[in-house]
Amino acid sequence: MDQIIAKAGVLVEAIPYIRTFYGKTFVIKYGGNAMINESLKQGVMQDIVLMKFLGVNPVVIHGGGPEITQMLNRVGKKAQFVQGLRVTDAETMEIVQMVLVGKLNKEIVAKLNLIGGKAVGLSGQDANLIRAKKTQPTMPADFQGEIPDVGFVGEVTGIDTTIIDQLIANNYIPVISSIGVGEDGVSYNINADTAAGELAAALRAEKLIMLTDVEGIFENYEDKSSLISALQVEHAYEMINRGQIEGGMIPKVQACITALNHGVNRTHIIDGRLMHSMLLEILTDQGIGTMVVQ
Ligand SMILES: Nc1ncnc2c1ncn2[C@@H]1O[C@H](COP(=O)(O)OP(=O)(O)O)[C@@H](O)[C@H]1O
Ligand SMILES: CC(=O)N[C@@H](CCC(=O)OP(=O)(O)O)C(=O)O
Repeated sequence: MDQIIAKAGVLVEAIPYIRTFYGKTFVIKYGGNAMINESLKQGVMQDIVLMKFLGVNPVVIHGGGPEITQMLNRVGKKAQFVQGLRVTDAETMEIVQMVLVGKLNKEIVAKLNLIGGKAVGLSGQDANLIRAKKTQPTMPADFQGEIPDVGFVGEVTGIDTTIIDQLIANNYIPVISSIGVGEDGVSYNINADTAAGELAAALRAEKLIMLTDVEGIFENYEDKSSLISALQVEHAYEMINRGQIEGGMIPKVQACITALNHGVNRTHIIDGRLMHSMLLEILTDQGIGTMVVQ
């Protein structure tokens, strides 16, 4: 009996959160390293659909870096990165589209729909949702020589939220691949964290949630007791400059900063390997992972 009452207690604890978030938009970045197994994927999908049924408007933007690399290996191409950006020649761009738009986007949409969501898959090209131009990697201050050409890698120049607004208004869950379209109609490969930050900013979302493969941001990555629960933007910059935040975590933190600068209320980096981490973050008093704050 006590156990059943405890279950009801969990629901009651959620009331103030549901009331606060009702009708608000959450941008959820679902990354390749958090897509590690079927039961976890299923957990993430359940969280998203439950959120929708509770009145939140989830907008999903996904990556899939590890799957792109696997597919490149299968066709005998070696993945190459410069400052975290995948060097993307024309053939790689085709594979990026095949994996992100053709495979992963459809998989996520199918899983959401199977459990009762009304998900619609889009790439940044659809309805000119994500406009982009060719970008260059940002090299370290002490770098000398010519900046390497990373090919069809794009930076976001604008986001047209019309299609997303319409889908939300009609109760759909938009699921977006991080591909952008240039003025010339050319497709660009955009880092999914960067695209998520820009999307949350353009939608003036209530929250940006980045699911990843660590508990959050550690003050010292080697010391697993040094998890930071609230990270100030200023301290985040210091940590990046000192090399305490590095690699794939840099674009995540930058995405949070972009979102915060454009009025997004809360940005979170949480562990996608933890079952129902999103629900724990949103609907309980505990809060998990790292919240990046102004
Ligand atoms: N200070 C830090 N705290 C936590 N993770 C960090 C930190 N600095 C770098 N990282 C790295 O960032 C990684 C997450 O980025 P990434 O692998 O690109 O994730 P995803 O595929 O989910 O987008 C972590 O696995 C970790 O290796
Ligand atoms: C330019 C660039 O690097 N694009 C990324 C896009 C996918 C991505 O960001 O996936 P994750 O979120 O799983 O890392 C790539 O090609 O891997």
